[in-house]
Amino acid sequence: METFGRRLRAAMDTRGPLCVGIDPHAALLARWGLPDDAAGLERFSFTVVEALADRVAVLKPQSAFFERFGSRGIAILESTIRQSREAGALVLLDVKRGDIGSTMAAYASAYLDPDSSLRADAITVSPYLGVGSLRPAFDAAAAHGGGVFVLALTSNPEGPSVQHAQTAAGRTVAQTVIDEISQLNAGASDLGSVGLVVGATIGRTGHDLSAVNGPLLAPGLGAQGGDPAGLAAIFGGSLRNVLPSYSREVLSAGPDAAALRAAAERAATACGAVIG
Ligand SMILES: O=C(O)c1cc(=O)[nH]c(=O)n1[C@@H]1O[C@H](COP(=O)(O)O)[C@@H](O)[C@H]1O
Repeated sequence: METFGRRLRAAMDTRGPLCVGIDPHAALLARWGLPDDAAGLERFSFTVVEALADRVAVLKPQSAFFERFGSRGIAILESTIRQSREAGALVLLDVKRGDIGSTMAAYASAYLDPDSSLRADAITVSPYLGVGSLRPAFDAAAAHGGGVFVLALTSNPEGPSVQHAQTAAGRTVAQTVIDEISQLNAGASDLGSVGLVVGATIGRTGHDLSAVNGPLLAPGLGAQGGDPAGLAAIFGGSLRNVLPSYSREVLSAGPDAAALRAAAERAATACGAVIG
């Protein structure tokens, strides 16, 4: 079975390294002339999938915007994931889960088990209960060719108060997460299947990403003020493993499919100039 890391590398090589988030904000539904209900959510999500799933490497539905509409929203999330994968995009489901190991196993089964209706290619997780508590997700990912992206240095301004704090060992919390994930990916050929989330807004922080050997999701571009020109300072020699991620910046070009594609193309070109 092909690992997620290898599938992602192949997708980034053939389609270019770009992730587009599917974040159906109420404000975007209004901007697209859609009602703020399940029908609007469905139209929005399917339009994005139809416009982009056959060309971008990764689509990243943000679960919160689907959960907002209860069971109907979850059913639309299931179809969004399925249609995206059928059209050839890898799906990174942004759910930011993290719990004690026994509960984490249930989350892992919900999102990474091939028999689950919510099965995605990869999920986002939070290491706040300790990286070790995420083990069931790493194991499920390995068993099913899936991936896991662990929050390390997030794009929001509140992140550094926790992530830059020093541990008793004299490293920052974020560096501890980075180092533990690096160990998990050690020996993986080309790209490991456990990624990190490192915001495109954080600037130069002095964290060492050189040993990660896994994908580096960079959200925060566009709407949050992150600029592709800033990626080199953040990622240094690891730029080849960076997956830049845009949501509102691209989505606000809709609902016209050609306009969505053009916005994604502009984002890819701007990032490509830095990532190469
Ligand atoms: O895991 C994420 O994707 C994520 C991590 C992070 O540090 N910052 C961040 O903004 N995100 C997500 O990325 C998306 C950013 O959306 P835009 O700001 O509209 O591009 C949202 O769905 C966030 O939840």
